[in-house]
Amino acid sequence: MEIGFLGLGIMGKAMSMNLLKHGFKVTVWNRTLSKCDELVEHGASVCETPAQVIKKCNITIAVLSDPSAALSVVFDKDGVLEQICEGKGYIDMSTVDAETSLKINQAITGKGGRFVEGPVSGSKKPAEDGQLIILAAGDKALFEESIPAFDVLGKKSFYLGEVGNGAKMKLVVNMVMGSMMNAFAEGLVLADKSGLSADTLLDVLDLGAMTNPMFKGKGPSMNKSSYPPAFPLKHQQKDMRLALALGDENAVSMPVAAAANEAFKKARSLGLGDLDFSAVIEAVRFSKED
Ligand SMILES: NC(=O)C1=CN([C@@H]2O[C@H](COP(=O)(O)OP(=O)(O)OC[C@H]3O[C@@H](n4cnc5c(N)ncnc54)[C@H](OP(=O)(O)O)[C@@H]3O)[C@@H](O)[C@H]2O)C=CC1
Ligand SMILES: O=CCCC(=O)O
Repeated sequence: MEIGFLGLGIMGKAMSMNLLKHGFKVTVWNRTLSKCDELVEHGASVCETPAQVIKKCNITIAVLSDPSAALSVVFDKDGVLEQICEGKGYIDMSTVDAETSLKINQAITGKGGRFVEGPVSGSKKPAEDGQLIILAAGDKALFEESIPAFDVLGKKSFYLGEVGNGAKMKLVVNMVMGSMMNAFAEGLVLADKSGLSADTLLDVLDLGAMTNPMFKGKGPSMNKSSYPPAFPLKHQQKDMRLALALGDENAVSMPVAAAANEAFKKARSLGLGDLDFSAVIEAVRFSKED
């Protein structure tokens, strides 16, 4: 099976590498073309534009930073729309809002193509290990045809119905995650500032009802002020912003998420946007020292 792949950031690189390892033929494109080199060393082909990838492959996956990148790759010159046609499938696994997904769906299907949105839960390591959770919606036949690839990329693929539902589910999940990360960061700082061991707090949390892989995985490095980017903070803030907009549309009051969004914005203003989202703890430390 030949798969096109647009976007070789943290997630796209790991996901396309995984497809190659499992015997898929993969043709890649990335805005910064030099990032394709490592994939080419592992057997991928490369194209110079998204349109060329679409022309070559029947199914193309995109993993791009945000709504503006997702739209640009489809609608701009040399973009997806120039070559999409009857029978071709386009799967956007970026985290975007439902409105962006619906716009892309309309444009792709308007030219006879098929569209699935498939944002993923799980970060760099699950992407490397093929352990993502895929939140797909849209063209059911394309979803089913893509299952061999989804089975390599993820441990479970949900089919959620009409386009927009995948985007919404992903935003709800990341809204919960971003809020939890903030409560966790405040707890670690509070333990430390009040004379407790923040490492002992990790052990206590891990033995009780709040144990979870995120606290376990990120806590030790947060206590060492180390934030190698797995999930960049700027993307988590984008997801909080989009989730809050979804809350606005549905008149759902979300004061906890709104406060978490402010903390991520504060962290961005401190220049931490490219670090892992756990670096939000620095915004808590900063405010405690004000
Ligand atoms: N990292 C994670 O843990 C997870 C991330 N996600 C989501 O997946 C998506 C990708 O995340 P991640 O890989 O971490 O992000 P990165 O920032 O590592 O990569 C972003 C990718 O988008 C490309 N890009 C950005 N702007 C444009 C543009 N205007 N036109 C074309 N390409 C563009 C970048 O190209 P270039 O190299 O040229 O900059 C790069 O390939 C995001 O939507 C994120 O929210 C979802 C689950 C987990
Ligand atoms: O969107 C990013 C999600 C990161 C994760 O699920 O660990």
